[in-house]
Amino acid sequence: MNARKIIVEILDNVFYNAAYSNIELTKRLNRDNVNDKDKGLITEIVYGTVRYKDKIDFIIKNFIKDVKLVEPRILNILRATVYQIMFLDRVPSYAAVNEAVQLAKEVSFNSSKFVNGVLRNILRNQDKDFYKGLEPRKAMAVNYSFPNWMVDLFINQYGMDVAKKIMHNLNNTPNVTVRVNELKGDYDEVFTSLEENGYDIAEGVICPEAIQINKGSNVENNSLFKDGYITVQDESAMLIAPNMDIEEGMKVLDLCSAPGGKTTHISELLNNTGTVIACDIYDHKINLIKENCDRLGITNVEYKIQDATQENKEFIKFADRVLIDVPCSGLGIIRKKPEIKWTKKKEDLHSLTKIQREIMVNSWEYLKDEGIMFYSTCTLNKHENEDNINWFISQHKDAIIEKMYFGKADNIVYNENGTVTILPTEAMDGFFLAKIKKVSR
Ligand SMILES: C[S@@+](CC[C@H](N)C(=O)[O-])C[C@H]1O[C@@H](n2cnc3c(N)ncnc32)[C@H](O)[C@@H]1O
Repeated sequence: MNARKIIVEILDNVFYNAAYSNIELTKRLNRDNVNDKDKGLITEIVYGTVRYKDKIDFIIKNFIKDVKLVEPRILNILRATVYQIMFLDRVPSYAAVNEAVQLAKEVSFNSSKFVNGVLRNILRNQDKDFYKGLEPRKAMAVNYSFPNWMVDLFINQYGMDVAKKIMHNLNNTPNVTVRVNELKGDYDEVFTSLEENGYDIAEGVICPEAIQINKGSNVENNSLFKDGYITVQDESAMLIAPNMDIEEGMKVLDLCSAPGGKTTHISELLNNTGTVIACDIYDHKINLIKENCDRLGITNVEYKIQDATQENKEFIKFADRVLIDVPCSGLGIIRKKPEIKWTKKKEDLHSLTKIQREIMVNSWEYLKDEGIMFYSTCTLNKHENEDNINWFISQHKDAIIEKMYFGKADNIVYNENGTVTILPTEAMDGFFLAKIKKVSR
């Protein structure tokens, strides 16, 4: 199928049917038998268009009386083409416009005339200053293409300079990083095998088990992945398991486990000893954890469908370690899931904080004395991070925050209360980590 048609169909699903761009891309690129060159182009245009939707719409609005009256499919044809005109050097603008007009013809002849008119007008005015006269925060929101409330949140919580850096880096194209499974292979051997398989790779920036894939085909189709030598995981997420002070034979509870990235890392560090109970609220997601464990040769995991906000009496004082990688607003992983910009609403934040606190309170009961609860999120919203931990510590006299140290790096923030925030970079997602020890008082 024509690459531009696939792009527009994916955008229709992401913008109008609440689909996730990464899942939709994987589904379509595998189903439609797309060649490697087109795979790259489709991925770039889909992510770019989702990432810059508001900026693109702002430009389009200069040339159309009322965007709301434009047929949804036609609007996405325009968005994907404006992305190519404004952001992509590798596609000649006239070729992108011609493709758009052909696609619009499938909707109607009038639509194709409309698309042709609008796009040629945009081409003639490419160098216009579209943001002239805009109030500075609004200009920033349009320019970085973030909703106003997220811009305000970043500025209020981090200050102007860091907020700009955060938004800039969240607009980066994400890299792929893999974690070597030491149960099956040695780091150097896996590194060499990936190179022999034609991948352009480098060592991770911070984690010793990480390998960055700079260039190469989808690593999940490679036998090293299929045979369980590697797991795709961001380096920020790789920091968690090694900092839980895991010792062989321990009992570990992972209360928000799916798809199992951190569960499997914990099992690898346990060397398949002890027990990890991997819980998640969704039945279908438990299967994802199982698939990953089977692929990686992990044998010490038990699975449980469970809502972590509800207390489970069976678990009281059961665990040496509890991991709560709680559901969160996901503002740190916008590089990988750009639609979060448009789907997440400010109103969602309050209810998330409530759920996170309920999960913390329950998991504390499941911990043995001297045990460690590890709290993590992939968001940068301080209410879900530092504020939650401060609240928890104020309520629990037997809880102390243990400091962590990952070396000195511009994007690693050691917070005053002992927690750590990882700011997003070209190589890492935004993340938050807190290590809390249960002491007898
Ligand atoms: C951030 S993801 C976890 C990622 C996982 N730890 C990993 O490393 O692959 C959060 C998970 O929490 C699950 N979840 C959401 N609400 C939950 C609840 N009330 N109880 C248990 N799990 C929940 C979601 O289904 C999701 O899989």
